[in-house]
Amino acid sequence: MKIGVPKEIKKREFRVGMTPSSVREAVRLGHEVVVETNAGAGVDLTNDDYIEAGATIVERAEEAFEADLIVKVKEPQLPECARLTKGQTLFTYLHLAADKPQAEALMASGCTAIAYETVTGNHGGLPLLRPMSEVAGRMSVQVGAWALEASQGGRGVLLGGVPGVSAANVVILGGGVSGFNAAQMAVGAHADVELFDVNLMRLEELDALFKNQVQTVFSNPTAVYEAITRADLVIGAVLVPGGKAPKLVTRDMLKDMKKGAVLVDIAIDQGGCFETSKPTTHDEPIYEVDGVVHYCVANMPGAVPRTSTFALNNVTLPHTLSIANNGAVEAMRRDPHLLNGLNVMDGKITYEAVARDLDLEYAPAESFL
Ligand SMILES: NC(=O)C1=CN([C@@H]2O[C@H](COP(=O)(O)OP(=O)(O)OC[C@H]3O[C@@H](n4cnc5c(N)ncnc54)[C@H](O)[C@@H]3O)[C@@H](O)[C@H]2O)C=CC1
Ligand SMILES: CC(=O)C(=O)O
Ligand SMILES: [Mg+2]
Repeated sequence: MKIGVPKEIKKREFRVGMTPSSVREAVRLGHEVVVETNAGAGVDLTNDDYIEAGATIVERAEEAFEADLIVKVKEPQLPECARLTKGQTLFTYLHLAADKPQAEALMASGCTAIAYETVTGNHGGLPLLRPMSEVAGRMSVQVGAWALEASQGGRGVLLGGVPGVSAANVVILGGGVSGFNAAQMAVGAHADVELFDVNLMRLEELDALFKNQVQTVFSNPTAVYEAITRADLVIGAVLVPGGKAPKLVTRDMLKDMKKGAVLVDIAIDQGGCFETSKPTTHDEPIYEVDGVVHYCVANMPGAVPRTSTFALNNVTLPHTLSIANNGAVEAMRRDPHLLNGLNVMDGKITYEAVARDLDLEYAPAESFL
């Protein structure tokens, strides 16, 4: 099969869909890989590295998009969607529930689109989302600390305080992968940390892991309201797989928060869990509403692209190879976890939560096998 690896075009996105070692594996199995020139330049992977691994370098994105299987990182931007056609498979993050224009463009293309973020795993969870949630969770505390600086419009508090002055209060909404990683970093910074979830079993695990370093709290609207009014930094890390994020903090609540408090909305790629969130970029990551600083970058791991590219390839490569070896339909027939990644096929939305949240017709993924 011919595999195409375009250069990412989203603002300040330096990750690349396949590393040279991933390319080498695909070539060893008899596949042809075309890589757009300088696709890996942002992570110091040169054209020569790819050529040495067996890839062909192409000058234009269109040529990488002519392949049978396109392997990317970020959701396709509209000009990229326009390049896709029936018979092609796209394997990347999609986050469709928050992006109707993209969903409609992928439907119109006729392509088969498999979303990293809904592929499941033998041990539960979302293994192709996991490494990027680890990165974003860890980053959320460092960007939150930066946004709390007075020069960014923040409250001017240091996460850990100093002897004689209290630490900052950090509230983390969602105790899954990103929330857990955020809590690890916040505890490491000596902040005062509260971690919310609606899954009691998960709260029990977190309580056992963190012991008295973190307060675990069952998430309900009253508890969340009370917590955010005390908080210096609130990190939104909730997820309903495939679906739109629930809005846990309304605009009305902001007036009761501390002036200069910071909201970091990791869940922005699924629409965000704060009513006042809107996607931002690494160029202009923050804005203020009612005295509260918002950080809503939808591709946080793009800021640490080397860590992120390698972490992502570790988990995507087995599926990339299975699709290349078997064709997308047979690969999904063999692996129900990969089938769970199918979001669009033959012009239909095949993931129920996406169809529901975008009010589009739903056709079960199984019906395409
Ligand atoms: N902005 C960015 O660059 C990135 C964003 N993400 C996004 O971060 C979000 C979280 O991802 P993960 O941590 O991997 O998800 P996860 O599934 O591991 O954890 C989500 C947690 O939220 C909890 N939850 C659901 N509803 C809740 C509610 N109402 N109150 C409190 N907790 C609730 C769930 O029980 C679960 O424990 C996703 O939207 C993901 O796409 C991930 C990586 C990068
Ligand atoms: C998960 C995601 O959206 C990202 O890594 O950019
Ligand atoms: Mg406390």
